[in-house]
Amino acid sequence: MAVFVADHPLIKHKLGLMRKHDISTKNFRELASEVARLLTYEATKDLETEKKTAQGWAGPVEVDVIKGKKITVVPILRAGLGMQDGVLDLIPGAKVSVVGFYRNEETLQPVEYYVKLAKNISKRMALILDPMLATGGTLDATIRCLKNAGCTSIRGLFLVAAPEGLKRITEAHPDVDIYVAAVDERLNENGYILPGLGDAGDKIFGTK
Ligand SMILES: O=P(O)(O)OC[C@H]1O[C@H](OP(=O)(O)OP(=O)(O)O)[C@H](O)[C@@H]1O
Ligand SMILES: O=c1cc[nH]c(=O)[nH]1
Ligand SMILES: [Mg+2]
Repeated sequence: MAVFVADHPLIKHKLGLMRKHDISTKNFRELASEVARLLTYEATKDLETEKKTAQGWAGPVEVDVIKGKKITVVPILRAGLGMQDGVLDLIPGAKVSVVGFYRNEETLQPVEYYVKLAKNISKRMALILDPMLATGGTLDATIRCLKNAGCTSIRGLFLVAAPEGLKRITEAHPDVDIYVAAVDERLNENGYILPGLGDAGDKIFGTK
């Protein structure tokens, strides 16, 4: 598994703004989408292209087109929806596969409540979206769900990850690539990332 930690100044700056304790729902939502857009740029850098001939204004012209697997974007409900618009800005034709998990607050185990995957998922590259990778339980369950459906090409985009969660996913799924804006220090006793962003779902949906 490759872990790509973004070092682009725009990503760092925007993530810094998201860490402020008094950020508004509007600003948090906008920044989540903007950082997701920038992470998408990084996560698609190695997509293969092939040459095709197009009819240009002055006659035939050779152009590059993306080759290979089509993409399905996989937002993990709820918080992953906050990244979806930014990703679809760059990949507007992607199908969306929605996966719903919430984390039991006491056991920290993921509880599945919704799955609706794109057709022919075995022929697609899956781009999982979730702002937070904490213990890794939710991501592990999502990856297993995609693999059970036949998906063989999986990448994940996250705003903040904890070292504990990254280690768990690296060991369990060496075939999955992770793109993250920042790797923070650790988890607290309630499984929240420090310094982190707090509860990303609540901040995106304004439920706190
Ligand atoms: O790595 P883990 O320890 O599994 O934790 C991460 C998960 O927790 C949060 O979701 P939450 O359960 O708060 O649901 P929400 O998106 O509905 O707020 C977050 O968005 C991840 O999905
Ligand atoms: O820090 C965390 C951990 C899990 N879920 C969140 O929203 N934030
Ligand atoms: Mg939440």
